[in-house]
Amino acid sequence: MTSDVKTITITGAAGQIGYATAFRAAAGAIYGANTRVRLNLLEIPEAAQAAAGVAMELTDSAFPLLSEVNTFDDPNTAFEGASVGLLIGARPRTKGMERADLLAANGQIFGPQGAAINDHAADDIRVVVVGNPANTNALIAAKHAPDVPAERFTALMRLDHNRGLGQLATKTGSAVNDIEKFAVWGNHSASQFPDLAHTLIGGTPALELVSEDWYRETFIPTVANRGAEIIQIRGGSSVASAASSALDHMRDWINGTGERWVSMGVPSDGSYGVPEGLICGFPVTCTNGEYTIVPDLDMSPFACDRLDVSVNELREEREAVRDAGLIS
Ligand SMILES: NC(=O)C1=CN([C@@H]2O[C@H](COP(=O)(O)OP(=O)(O)OC[C@H]3O[C@@H](n4cnc5c(N)ncnc54)[C@H](O)[C@@H]3O)[C@@H](O)[C@H]2O)C=CC1
Ligand SMILES: O=C([O-])CC(=O)C(=O)O
Repeated sequence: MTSDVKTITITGAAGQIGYATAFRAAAGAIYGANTRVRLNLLEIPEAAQAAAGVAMELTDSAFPLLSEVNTFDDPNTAFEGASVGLLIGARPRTKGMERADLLAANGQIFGPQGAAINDHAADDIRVVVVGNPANTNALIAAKHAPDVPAERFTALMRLDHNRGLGQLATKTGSAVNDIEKFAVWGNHSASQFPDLAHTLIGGTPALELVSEDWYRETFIPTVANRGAEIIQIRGGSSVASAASSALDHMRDWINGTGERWVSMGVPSDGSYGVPEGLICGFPVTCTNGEYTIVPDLDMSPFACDRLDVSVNELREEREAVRDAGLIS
């Protein structure tokens, strides 16, 4: 057991994904079995009482690794000393709301949270944004944290990645662990590009095991629209799978992936022609607490076209939040 206690701040902690995330984070899903954690739960004042109830349940679970749990309705205190920020709380889209309205409403949340992270978080802060539109919310938060390296702000693409693994394993009758080099590029939206061009299953190229037609006409739209499909079938948006993926994202970033690829929404360094700074899904590997975009992949004209569509959407989102004065 290390003597260090790591602080994990969860926003929207009384919401559905926050609730599902908190208990696994308390059980060691991010740092592992040798690190004690402090959970800081941030909610809006209207949900403060519900957050207090979540904190009571966490205490009642007697997690050996949980050193303390605190609730807050002010981001400045919630992010004090935080090494991990799970930014889940967001304004959901309501009837009649345009995408631009959603971006503007969420800018009011992620700007102040970015500023609070800038002023109060620990030097090793790492942030994953789950609240939608996740990529652009992460960009807004990063822009309000000029003293934190921009690469510490990331967006959740791991749910899309895990959805792709699940579909491919089911289709080919293989184990998820036998699948390597799968990636989801672009935005966490229906424009995303789940890419099988480099994927191996038990060492065999995936595209020798499934048809090009299934890949293009079934796999890509199924993965890209899975969120909407879950809403339709389950009667509510993905919760436990989103929580599980957010924890996967942070665990792998901190503890490393070896040679295994995972998908993360990270600020582009210009790789693959994605404009610098846009927070875009890429295949990455993680070592020593840092991720690296997988370099030098061959991109077919089909892959370039798919990536362009999603990157253009990210660009438009960035313009929309610029026009709304949320970033400069
Ligand atoms: N990136 C991804 O893969 C996925 C993202 N999502 C997104 O995750 C977000 C959360 O989803 P759910 O937990 O199901 O929603 P929810 O509505 O159950 O919970 C959201 C919680 O956030 C809180 N909240 C709102 N503003 C806040 C603020 N400024 N500070 C702290 N807390 C705040 C609300 O009070 C609420 O308790 C949504 O934006 C959803 O669209 C959902 C699934 C997958
Ligand atoms: O689509 C939604 O509203 C929730 C989401 O991001 C997902 O499930 O991928």
